[in-house]
Amino acid sequence: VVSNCGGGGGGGSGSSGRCSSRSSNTKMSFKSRPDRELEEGIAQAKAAGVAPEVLEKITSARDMFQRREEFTIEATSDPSETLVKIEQKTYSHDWQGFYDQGKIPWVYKPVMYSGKLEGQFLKSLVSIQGAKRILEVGLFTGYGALSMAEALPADGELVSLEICESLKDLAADLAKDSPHAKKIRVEVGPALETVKKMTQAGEKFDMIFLDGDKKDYIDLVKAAFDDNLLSEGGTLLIDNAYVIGAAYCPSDKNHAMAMELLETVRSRKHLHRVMLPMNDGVLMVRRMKDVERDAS
Ligand SMILES: C[S@@+](CC[C@H](N)C(=O)[O-])C[C@H]1O[C@@H](n2cnc3c(N)ncnc32)[C@H](O)[C@@H]1O
Repeated sequence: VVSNCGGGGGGGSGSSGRCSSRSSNTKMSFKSRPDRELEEGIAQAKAAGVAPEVLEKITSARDMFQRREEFTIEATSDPSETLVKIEQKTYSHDWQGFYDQGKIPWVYKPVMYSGKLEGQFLKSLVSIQGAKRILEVGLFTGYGALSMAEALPADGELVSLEICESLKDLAADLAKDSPHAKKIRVEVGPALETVKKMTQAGEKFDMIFLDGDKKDYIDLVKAAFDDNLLSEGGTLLIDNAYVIGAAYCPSDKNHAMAMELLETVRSRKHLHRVMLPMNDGVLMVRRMKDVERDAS
């Protein structure tokens, strides 16, 4: 059954106070499509004067969703001091000023950074993978890059591809107090062009994290698995695989794009995939032979 995926207005984050306690150290403004839909439903139910017990039930459901998210973040290991600083600066930075100076193509939003849950997930995965070389597409303020670099060995390297020169400088400044910052190298330019040069040069990465322009994703998946930019045994992570909810909302204008991305992976039968419902969806892809072993 296809649910109503319309709506989408902002919606406040207010709550009845029963089950809510925003920590200051969480990614605050990411609102999923179901969250926003529920907020709208509550507003409409109030306006329509529904029975108090009905309003109480749906408000309670909204609060539980919020509390579950907060609990998930609180239960996760705290990020390093430098990551906390990057998070704070990501929120306090004058993005409008950056845009006015022509340093970024539009007014970037702080919620573009990966945040505590995804950052610690990435860090943990780098350690499980035993990765030595990581490719990130999309640096922004460097939160994801430093999260991953913290789990790299001293001679490991994370290469981050970023189209805006100004962000290379900003991220370097924000990460400078961390001893792990030296493991991060930023390549400025359109990611597809840099990746083309990398595949031609036979470069390999143990982990690839796609978090840049969504339009590039299909070509980047092909580069990873058809051109073997991803090492044997490596892991590809695709952020925003829900494409802001479009993947599970068939009426969304970006639904076809989200499905085409999934199909690019799904049609390659030698690939194993797990869709993680974290933030805007993280699709984890590995070669089947690295996941499923022989029985004999
Ligand atoms: C969602 S943010 C990345 C967040 C970051 N990975 C993190 O974990 O905090 C996306 C970034 O991709 C960059 N970007 C957009 N298009 C790009 C392209 N074609 N090539 C390289 N970088 C690009 C943007 O400038 C932006 O900084």
